[in-house]
Amino acid sequence: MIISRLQTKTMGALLVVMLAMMLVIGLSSMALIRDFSVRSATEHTRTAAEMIRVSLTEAMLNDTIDRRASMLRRLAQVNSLNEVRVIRGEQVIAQHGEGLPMESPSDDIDRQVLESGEPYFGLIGGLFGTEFRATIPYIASSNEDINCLACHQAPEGAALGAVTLTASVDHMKHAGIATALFLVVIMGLFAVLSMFFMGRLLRPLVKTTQEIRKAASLASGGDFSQRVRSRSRDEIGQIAVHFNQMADAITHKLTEIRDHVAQLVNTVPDPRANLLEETASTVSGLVKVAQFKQAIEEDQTTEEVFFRLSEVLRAEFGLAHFTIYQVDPDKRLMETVIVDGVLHDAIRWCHPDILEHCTTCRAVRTGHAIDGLENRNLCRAFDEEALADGRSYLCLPIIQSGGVGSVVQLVVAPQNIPALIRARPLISAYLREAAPVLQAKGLMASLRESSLKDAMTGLHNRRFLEEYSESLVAQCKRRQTPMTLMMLDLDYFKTVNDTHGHDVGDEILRELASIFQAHLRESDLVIRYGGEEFIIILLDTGAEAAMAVANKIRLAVEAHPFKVAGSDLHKTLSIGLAAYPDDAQAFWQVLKYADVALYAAKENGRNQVVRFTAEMWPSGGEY
Ligand SMILES: Nc1nc2c(ncn2[C@@H]2O[C@H](COP(=O)(O)OP(=O)(O)OP(=O)(O)O)[C@@H](O)[C@H]2O)c(=O)[nH]1
Repeated sequence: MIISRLQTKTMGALLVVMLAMMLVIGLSSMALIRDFSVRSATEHTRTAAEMIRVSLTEAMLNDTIDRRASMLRRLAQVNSLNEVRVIRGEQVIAQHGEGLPMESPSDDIDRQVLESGEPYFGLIGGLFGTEFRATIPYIASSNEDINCLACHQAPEGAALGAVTLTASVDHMKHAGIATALFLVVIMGLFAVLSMFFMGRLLRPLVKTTQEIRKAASLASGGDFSQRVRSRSRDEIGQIAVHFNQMADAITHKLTEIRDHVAQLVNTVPDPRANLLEETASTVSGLVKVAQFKQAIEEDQTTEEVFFRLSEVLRAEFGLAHFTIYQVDPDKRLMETVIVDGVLHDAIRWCHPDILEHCTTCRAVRTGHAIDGLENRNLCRAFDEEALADGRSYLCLPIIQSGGVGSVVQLVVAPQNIPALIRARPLISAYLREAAPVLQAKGLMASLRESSLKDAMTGLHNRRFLEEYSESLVAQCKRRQTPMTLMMLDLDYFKTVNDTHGHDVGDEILRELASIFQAHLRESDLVIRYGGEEFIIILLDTGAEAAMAVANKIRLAVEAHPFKVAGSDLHKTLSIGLAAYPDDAQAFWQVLKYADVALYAAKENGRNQVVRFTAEMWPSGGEY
């Protein structure tokens, strides 16, 4: 945790500083006291050494030198010394002999002092010793109150002897340790107090930062509900206030955005949901819907739009089972456009009856979404086996021109129901965008179809021929198949109009169109070329086979009783026939030749089929 680290670091640093101070103060106070002890002991032993010298000199003068041992003991007691030992120098030994056993140098320090004439002061046992030793030489001098050289046979400045004194510095040491401990304890108390106050000072910073950290962490996940308590009026309190203001502003704006985008997909936002994630996912969904709309607007046919929609259902929503139906409300029919992602597949999830009677489909009949996710038995047309497998359905109608133009049926297994419920608003948004585009494309298609159709007979018209003639030839070339063109014209049709009126004539033309279609294949094209003149194009058919078809049509017309004013009217038909590529390579030339053949049929007495021959067309003639 970052914050507790900050706290630990600060308090730790303070503790280290305090401990260092305690150590420095403790050690330096001990060193000072030790130094003071040594100085004090030095002075003390110097004084004692001087007193001993004076006492020894007096004893020598008073001739009581023999009692020097007891005198030295008393002096030691008076001066609180542990040991007093006087040692003789070489000159004194040479003059007065070795003296007492204790008066010989006992260690190197004694000898060194006698030799150098320099005093020695030091603690016995090194730095932590509790005894102080001083070995001070007695130097022969004639300049002092008492002239040493008067009695001693020694040169000026020679070390006559030395005195070794040891004094206890234990009490000083204890005093030093006690002082150091006292200072350390005081410092310790100071450290505790400092840390206590530092902790109190840090607490608002730590608490505020902890709360900001928690709020920021929640906010990064989209939860902006956390606020920070303002504990003081200083900068830390201000940070809390500003943070809360920022969180308020973000929450307010995001809620506004979320509500707006929720309106766009017709949903009620869930106040418990993660604000940021919910908004971001809806916005990205809407962006995809907008891209989808742009794409389908540029698509050419309704089929392309449906296929794109199917891709969205599969890729965006992970749906594997669905059907897109197209409805023909005029004929009360509906057909499958896409089934489970496959174009023009057989009906799978509903009873086939709905195709013949579109109102059997509940979505078509009501124009409402049929929610089988909530109530699986809502629609009787849904496949019973699928129901038994636990599958559910959601059928969404697409409203075009005020009616149901298409239906999108989504089929899911029980475990996928919650995901579909969540995805439903966005799927509906896709369908809402698709609806006007489908409507426009459908309208365009029907407009285009009607512009290529003859309104009276429902056959293709001359414009259709003009548009598709080139592609028909290209198709034959590609497949290397022939194509035969027939030109058909009723014989003496004028008399029908003249005798029975134009309406009767129209009716006869309509019936004629039906006779043609009844005797032709789906792939054959019937065109009302103008007036009572028709063209039939037989694809992949040569002239010979076409002659048979033409005669069949001619005989059918001849045999057909047209009902006119309660009685039967019989009419005949003349047909001219020319073939591609045998007669000509260009479509319009073949057509012209068929027209020439028709003329020949009329000339030859009508009610016959005439195949074009080269003789009918003078060489070099224009078509
Ligand atoms: N009722 C009706 N008559 C039409 C239509 N289009 C053309 N006609 C008539 O069809 C007749 C064609 O007559 P003609 O071309 O002179 O020849 P015909 O009487 O059919 O005689 P032949 O073709 O020589 O056998 C004309 O009277 C046109 O008015 C139409 O849409 N409806």
